[in-house]
Amino acid sequence: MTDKPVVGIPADRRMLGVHPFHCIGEKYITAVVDGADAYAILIPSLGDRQSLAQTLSLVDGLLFTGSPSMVHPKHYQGPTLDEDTCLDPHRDDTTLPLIRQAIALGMPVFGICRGFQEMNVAFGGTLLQKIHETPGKLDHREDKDADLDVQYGPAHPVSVVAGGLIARLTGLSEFQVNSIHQQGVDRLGTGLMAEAIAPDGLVEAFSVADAKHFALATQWHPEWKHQANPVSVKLFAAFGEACRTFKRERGLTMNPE
Ligand SMILES: N[C@@H](CCC(=O)NCCCC(=O)O)C(=O)O
Repeated sequence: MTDKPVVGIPADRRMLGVHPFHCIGEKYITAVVDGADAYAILIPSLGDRQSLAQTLSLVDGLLFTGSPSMVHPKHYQGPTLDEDTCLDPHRDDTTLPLIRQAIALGMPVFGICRGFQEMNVAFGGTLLQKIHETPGKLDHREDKDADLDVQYGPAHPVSVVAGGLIARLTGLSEFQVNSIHQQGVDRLGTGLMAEAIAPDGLVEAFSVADAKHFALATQWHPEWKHQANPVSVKLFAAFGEACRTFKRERGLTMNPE
């Protein structure tokens, strides 16, 4: 199929040596191409220097990736982070308005890890900044010295919320997920519905309750070796199908027969 839906992936802005680059992890790109059967394009994180409306006119869906950077606490009235915290204000200034505008358009959206966190903030939610220092919570960070297959391997179960999108797509009530994050949902944003919960009560996935099409975010990483994980296969397939539907519906609206 040459006329695949186009999925935009906003980039991280990172310094490589003395120069700033806009970059995306390859595993997200291949999950869009192979898992969603879509055409992936990078969206530079230039904030309002490029029209977000024009950006949205170029894509049929959006994927918000993980990143070592944290959402700036000013966006959720959170406490100041440690001085050495990795931030990416350029990404924040691009993704937060993009999320809101995309959902308002009915565009399919899939958020992963940092993307999950920025979707929560975009809808007025707040974040726990150091889950591992929060009483009653597990340590959700990865062992950075372990092999990647261990870091992105099963870390804890999640309980699936009955009647939600993940329950409908998978037919499961519980499954194992990986865990590579220090921050997480404190208060869920307005209009967001919990989809999966960790043993310590942390929200690990949510959907946008009144979204016209697929609008899901997971704290875990379904893109990791997605074709070997039955849950990931279903999530990316559903995302891709929603992008195809959105593309078709938008085409009909713009070119009524
Ligand atoms: N920085 C946030 C989000 C963590 C996250 O996205 N981790 C994945 C980074 C690498 C990858 O893309 O797989 C936090 O620490 O909570």
